[in-house]
Amino acid sequence: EALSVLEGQYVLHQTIGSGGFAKVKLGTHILTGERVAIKIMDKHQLGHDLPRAYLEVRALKVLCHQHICKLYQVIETTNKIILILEYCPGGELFDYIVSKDRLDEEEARFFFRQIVAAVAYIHSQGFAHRDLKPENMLLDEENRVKLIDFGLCAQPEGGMNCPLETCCGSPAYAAPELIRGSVYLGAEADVWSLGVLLYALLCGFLPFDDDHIPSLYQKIQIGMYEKPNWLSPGAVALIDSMLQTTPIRRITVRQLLHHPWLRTNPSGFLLGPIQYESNYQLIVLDEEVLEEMSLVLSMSPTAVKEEILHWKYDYVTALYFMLMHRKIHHRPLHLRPHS
Ligand SMILES: COc1cccc(Nc2ncc(-c3ccc(C(=O)NCC(=O)Nc4ccccc4)cc3)c(OCC3CCNCC3)n2)c1
Repeated sequence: EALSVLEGQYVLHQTIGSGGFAKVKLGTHILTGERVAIKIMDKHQLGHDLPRAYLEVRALKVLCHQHICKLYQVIETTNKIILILEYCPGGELFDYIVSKDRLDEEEARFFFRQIVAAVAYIHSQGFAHRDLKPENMLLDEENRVKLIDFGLCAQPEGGMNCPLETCCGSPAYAAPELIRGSVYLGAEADVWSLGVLLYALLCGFLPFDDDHIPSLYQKIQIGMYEKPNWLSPGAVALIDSMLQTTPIRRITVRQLLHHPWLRTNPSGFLLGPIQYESNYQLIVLDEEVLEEMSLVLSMSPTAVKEEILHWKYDYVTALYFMLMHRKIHHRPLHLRPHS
């Protein structure tokens, strides 16, 4: 019956991703015509990992940020958990880097500032990401970064002694302490992954790489990596401060917000520190969107406002966020059949 609820509100198109326990399909929201990503998880396949899926939904409801892929709606039935998520037409940052071989410092800084803002926000909400890599960074229609946590493998079922490559794709972004399986702080491990990511943006290849996993682990523990001559001294200093094998010597995300390399603009001026607060307004609702919704739902604006503020992540929440998304991207709101 999940699909029937789905079919009433969304049209399902091709699969755009599948990993572990989830399959992601491209979808269209019938009422607005907006594109969405529909993540379908099978409860039986999840098995004892089912609680992790509920944790992810709880996390996503809290994580409302301009650089995190937005959750619009949750549809749960006996066998399925279905997430209706923001669709990013630009695809993966990974493919963007590959298409350009490597990015110059200005473009790398443009993306990296957004990624640091998203990670600082996630940490400020009490979460750690644990799987930061370019495959989990998508681009919207204005080439802005949207962070996702696609793998559902933040805490693989076997704790950390499950070999990473079986559940987490490539461990190339994993911190030494995480690989060692010793107790680690998610925030510190995220900073290491950000260092690997910045290196990949600026170089087009990984700092630690080896087809033989144990050799890769060895290289990560040692923490030595090539510094190509095109890297500026500022970039090398920043990467060095993130790729410290001893977690306590590693730069923190809060220090990253003020780092000089991240605040330099092309003409050498100092940019402001990175703003990581969310732009989302969940208390004061957008009047224009409310107006549109009261017409479409044929409810009074007050009744619509009441309904929205319960944030039930049902079709009302979805409609509000999708009309907001339309407004942010300067597309007309009107849903009414052209009068
Ligand atoms: C145009 O060509 C293309 C080509 C490729 C993609 C697109 N677009 C496109 N838009 C949206 C998605 C998507 C969004 C969210 C989630 C998700 O799982 N959220 C949950 C989530 O983010 N939790 C969370 C976040 C932060 C902290 C804690 C928890 C899953 C998928 C997508 O997926 C496709 C996959 C394919 C494999 N690599 C990863 C993306 N693809 C477009």
